[in-house]
Amino acid sequence: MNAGGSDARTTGLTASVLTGQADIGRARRLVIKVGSSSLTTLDGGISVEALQRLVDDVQRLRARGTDVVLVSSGAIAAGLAPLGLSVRPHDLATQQAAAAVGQGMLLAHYTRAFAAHATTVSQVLLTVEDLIRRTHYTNALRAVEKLLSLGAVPVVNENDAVATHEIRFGDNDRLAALTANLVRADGLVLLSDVDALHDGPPDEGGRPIPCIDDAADLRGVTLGRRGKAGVGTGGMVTKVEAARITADNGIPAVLTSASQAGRLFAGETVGTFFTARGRRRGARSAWLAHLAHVKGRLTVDDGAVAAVVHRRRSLLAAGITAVTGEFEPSDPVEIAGPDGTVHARGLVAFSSVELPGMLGRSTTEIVRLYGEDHQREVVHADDMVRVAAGPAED
Ligand SMILES: Nc1ncnc2c1ncn2[C@@H]1O[C@H](COP(=O)(O)OP(=O)(O)O)[C@@H](O)[C@H]1O
Ligand SMILES: N[C@@H](CCC(=O)OP(=O)(O)O)C(=O)O
Repeated sequence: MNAGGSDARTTGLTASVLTGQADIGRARRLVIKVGSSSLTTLDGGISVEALQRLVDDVQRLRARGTDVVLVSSGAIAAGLAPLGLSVRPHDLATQQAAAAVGQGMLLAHYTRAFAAHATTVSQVLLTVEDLIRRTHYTNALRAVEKLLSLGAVPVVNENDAVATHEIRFGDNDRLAALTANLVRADGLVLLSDVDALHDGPPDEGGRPIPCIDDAADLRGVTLGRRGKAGVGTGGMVTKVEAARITADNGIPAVLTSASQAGRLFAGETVGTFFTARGRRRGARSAWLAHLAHVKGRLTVDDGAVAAVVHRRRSLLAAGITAVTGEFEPSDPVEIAGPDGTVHARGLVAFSSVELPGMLGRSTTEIVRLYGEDHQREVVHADDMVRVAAGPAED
């Protein structure tokens, strides 16, 4: 049988007891994300040596009983040269084309690299929908669990070829954080081309930070958006955001470079550790709570704020006073009080075209005017997360 897999968990720690880098190598289950910058050569193609080194390190970890889900970027970078492109495209259609070409090549590299350890690789391409719609979510989880139990390594990437601007993870750091929630990992490891989070961009003299316990530790830290290689997408901003998503959901994270991965897995204290704080919650609510963009805003009266925030009820049309933005049913929206303070985010059940005619009306009135199929909450309590109150951005 292949090394790793759920059956091999004999020495692993139980969830949420990872308190520092030294514990990472003993985790029961890890999500490991590797960025394009760690897998590419200077001319932008995939570095077979770097990829094989990573696979060798991951394999040593699996052999000691840790389940590993690998989230790997690199599809767009790998697809550039075969399409005659030399720089990362900015338009979505060319990115989709490059990813469609490069994803197959990336998987072929992983298949070969893991074959050296007699280990099977599997491709799991996810969209945002797969992590927020309950039926998709259950499917994705079942598939990954089965693969792990059969000893195959899931290699996850965003399904770039079909993703649109509107609903996209946009970066694999966020995808990795939500995958860690999905598979109930004990930890998230973010591997980049920099050995730790620094208090400013490393090439501008920033110094490494060994541990981030809470948001206060990030005060005064300058996060660059783009690395020097120019092949990654979010720079440090999305990595810190991903670490915050998992830490706020009870899963610690470590950020270091792919070249330090072997030392990290061997129990050495390398990189930056993000201490877990919050309680664990599902990937859907984690996604909603940390969503970068919403499609619109529902302004509600004080009674609706009290119902939604304090009594955790669903939002009904009767309490809504204004609708802004353009959205379809199931799109994410924010819910703001009369003074513009955002109290919650949720998936709305009606479009921005339908909703205005329903505002302030009771459910009985709505059914009389629009029919039985309109007898549903505007945002169901199960599709809503409360957010720390703060002034809304206009
Ligand atoms: N405060 C900081 N600490 C560490 N690295 C930073 C910081 N600000 C910006 N960076 C840059 O972020 C880069 C990593 O981001 P990116 O290129 O998107 O990586 P990846 O491809 O691994 O996702 C590093 O090369 C580093 O130069
Ligand atoms: N899904 C894209 C990667 C997007 C991305 O987040 O890249 P990176 O910042 O290198 O992790 C790809 O495979 O090229």
